[in-house]
Amino acid sequence: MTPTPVVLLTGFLGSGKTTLLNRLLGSPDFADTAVVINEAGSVGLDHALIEKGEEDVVMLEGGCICCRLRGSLNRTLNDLVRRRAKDGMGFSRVVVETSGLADPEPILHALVADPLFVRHYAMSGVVTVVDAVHALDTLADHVEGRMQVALADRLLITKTDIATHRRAPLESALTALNPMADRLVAAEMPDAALVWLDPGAVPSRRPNRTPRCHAVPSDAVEIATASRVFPGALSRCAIDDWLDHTSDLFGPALLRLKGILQVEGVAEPVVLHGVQGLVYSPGTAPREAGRDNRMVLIARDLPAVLLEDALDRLAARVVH
Ligand SMILES: Nc1nc2c(ncn2[C@@H]2O[C@H](COP(=O)(O)OP(=O)(O)OP(=O)(O)O)[C@@H](O)[C@H]2O)c(=O)[nH]1
Repeated sequence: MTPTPVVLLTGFLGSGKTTLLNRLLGSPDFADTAVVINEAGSVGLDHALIEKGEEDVVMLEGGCICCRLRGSLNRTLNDLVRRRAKDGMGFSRVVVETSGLADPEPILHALVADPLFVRHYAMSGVVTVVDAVHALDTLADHVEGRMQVALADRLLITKTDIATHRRAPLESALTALNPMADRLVAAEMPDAALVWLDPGAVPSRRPNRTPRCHAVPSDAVEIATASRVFPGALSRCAIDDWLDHTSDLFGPALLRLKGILQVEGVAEPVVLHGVQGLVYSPGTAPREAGRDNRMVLIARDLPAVLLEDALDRLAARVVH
C-alpha cells in the first residue's frame, strides 16, 4: 500500500496553527484527512467536539478524523493504521499539529526512527506558522521557535494584518535561519495556505538560489544551513557512500538533511529525508520537481563551511 503522507504543522504558541486547521477541516477537499493534535489540554480544532467525552478519535462532520494525542505520537499514528485496516476508517493523509513549545526535531526523529511509521507513512514536510507580530521576539528568546523555523520546509506568516513593524526585519530573520524554506503570507493567499497543508500537493519547486550557507548565532544554539543545486545524476553507490560519510562526520549535530536527487537508472527524482543520522526516502518526486539535484543541510553548533564542504563532496560525485 502507498505510504500515507504526513505533514508536521508547527509554530510557536498562539501563532495561528489551530486557526489554520479549523479552516482546513471546513474544506471539503480535506475530508479524507486525519488530524492529530500533539498537545495536552489543547484548545481543540473543534472545541465542542474535542472536549466531548473520552474518545481519542473523533469523526468530524465533514469526514475528517480528529485525534487527540494520548500516548506517543508514534502510537497514535500506528493506532490509526490499525483502525483503518480493522474498522475501515478512511484517510489518505495526516496533519500533525505539534505543541507551540515543541522543538520539531525530536518529534521528526522519533517518527522516522520507527519502522512501523516508515512502513505505513511518508513524512512529507514541516510547515511552520510564523506570527508576524511576535516572531522576532520569539526567535530571539526561544530556541524552540528557532528550531521550528530552521527545520521548516514551508513558512507560513500569519497576523500581517495587525503587525505594526515592517516586514523586512522578519523576512531577514527568517532568511538567516532558513533560506531554503518556501514562504507564504497567509493573508495574501489564503487558499494557497491550505494547499500547503496538503501533503499530496506537488512539491514546490524552490527557486534556483545560489549556493549559500548561514550560521545564526544565539545564546543557546547556533544553527547553520547550507544548500546546493547542481545538475547531473548520481549513482546509488555514490549517494550511499556520501550519506554514510556525512552521518559519521557530523553525527547528531546534523539536524536535518533534505534532498531531491537525480539517480542513475531512476526515471523520477528521488526524495531523501534525514533526521539526526537516520536517512530515508519517502519515494520519488514528480518530474516537474526539476532535473537538478537539490540538497539542504541543517546543523547545530557546526561551522557552516563544513556543510558547504560536504555539499561539494556530493556535487563532485556527479557522473554526467
Ligand atoms: N489578526 C489575526 N489574528 C490571528 C491570525 N491567525 C490567528 N489569529 C488569532 O491568534 C490567536 C491564536 O491563534 P491559534 O490558531 O489558537 O494559535 P495556535 O498556534 O493554535 O496557538 P497554541 O495552541 O497556543 O499553540 C487566535 O485568537 C486567532 O484568532 C491572523 O492572521 N490575524
